[in-house]
Amino acid sequence: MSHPHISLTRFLIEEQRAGRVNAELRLLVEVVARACKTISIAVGKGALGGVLGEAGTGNIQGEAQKKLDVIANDVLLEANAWGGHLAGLASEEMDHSMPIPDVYPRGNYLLLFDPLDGSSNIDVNVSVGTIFSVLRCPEGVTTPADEHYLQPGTEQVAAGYCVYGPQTTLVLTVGHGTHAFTLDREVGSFILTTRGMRIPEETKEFAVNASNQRFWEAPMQRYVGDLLAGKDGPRGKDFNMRWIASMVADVHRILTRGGIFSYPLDSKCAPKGGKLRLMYEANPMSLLVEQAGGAASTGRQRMLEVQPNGLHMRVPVFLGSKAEVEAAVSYHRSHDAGAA
Ligand SMILES: O=P(O)(O)OC[C@H]1O[C@](O)(COP(=O)(O)O)[C@@H](O)[C@@H]1O
Ligand SMILES: [Mg+2]
Ligand SMILES: [Mg+2]
Repeated sequence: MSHPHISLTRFLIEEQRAGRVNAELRLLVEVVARACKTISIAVGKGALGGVLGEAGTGNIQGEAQKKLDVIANDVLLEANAWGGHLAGLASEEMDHSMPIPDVYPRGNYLLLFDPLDGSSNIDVNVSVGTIFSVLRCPEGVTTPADEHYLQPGTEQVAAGYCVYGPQTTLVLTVGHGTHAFTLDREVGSFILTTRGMRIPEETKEFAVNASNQRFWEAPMQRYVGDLLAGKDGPRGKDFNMRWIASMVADVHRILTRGGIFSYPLDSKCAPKGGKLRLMYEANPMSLLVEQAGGAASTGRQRMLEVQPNGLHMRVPVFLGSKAEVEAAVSYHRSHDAGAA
């Protein structure tokens, strides 16, 4: 094995010794990681475990829930309810946040999660994942409600995702870099495989659902038009495209080798403010990307400075290689300034 055997537990203890996390946050991250292991096993079973297909229920997003959306949500609820590190939690699959019942030991953190990201790929054996974000519970609040979660992404004390693909990989930040841990299925523990992921500033790879092109705003049309024009166009270089339609998998590729991921505003999702959700998709991914030297924006504002106005608020998303995100933003800025 090429990597020194640093388990997630040992890594977090070292972070605690260095004063970068406290014991409570360390144990919270461990609980979430353990839940991801359980979800990874369920995902891995697929049809054999009867976990594919529709659950027959819907969520506040107006989406039909998949069985694995519900299973993953239940695993995270169960694992975190009695963990003792939380004051409350919120999920893509639950209308409102849930304060930890006072029969359980309570903690000082708020956990938000997308229990199963990439739901449209579950039944076709393509990578899916879990995304999470951790905030502090405001001082003096013992029974947190939805409004206590409405903190900008800069307030996150930890963020991560776990991608369930050929490998199960947990990617984590506690505010000091972004690090990847691969699940050693024989041992059953996450092992540090990349310390300090870095996203190249420049890239030749973009990810967008191009089937939405006719619904995009003018600056987005021009931005992608110039990417597709390649080296003979204003960008002077050829670009390649990828779209897995699982945000976790697309972002993992970008954290690994660079690129830009975007889910822009389009006339279909504009009434909702966008497609992807700020609190448990865009914000955690943006913190991971920024901690790896990348950038994240709505196209018009740094993502982590967006003031949330609801638990399930949606936003346009541009994230990845710094220079490329800045390029995408500049198309929107010059358009808004009437210069283009
Ligand atoms: O179906 P589209 O338009 O390609 O959208 C794909 C996007 O939607 C998502 O699946 C939304 O997340 P959920 O699966 O958690 O609802 C993202 O993972 C992905 O980036
Ligand atoms: Mg999602
Ligand atoms: Mg989801």
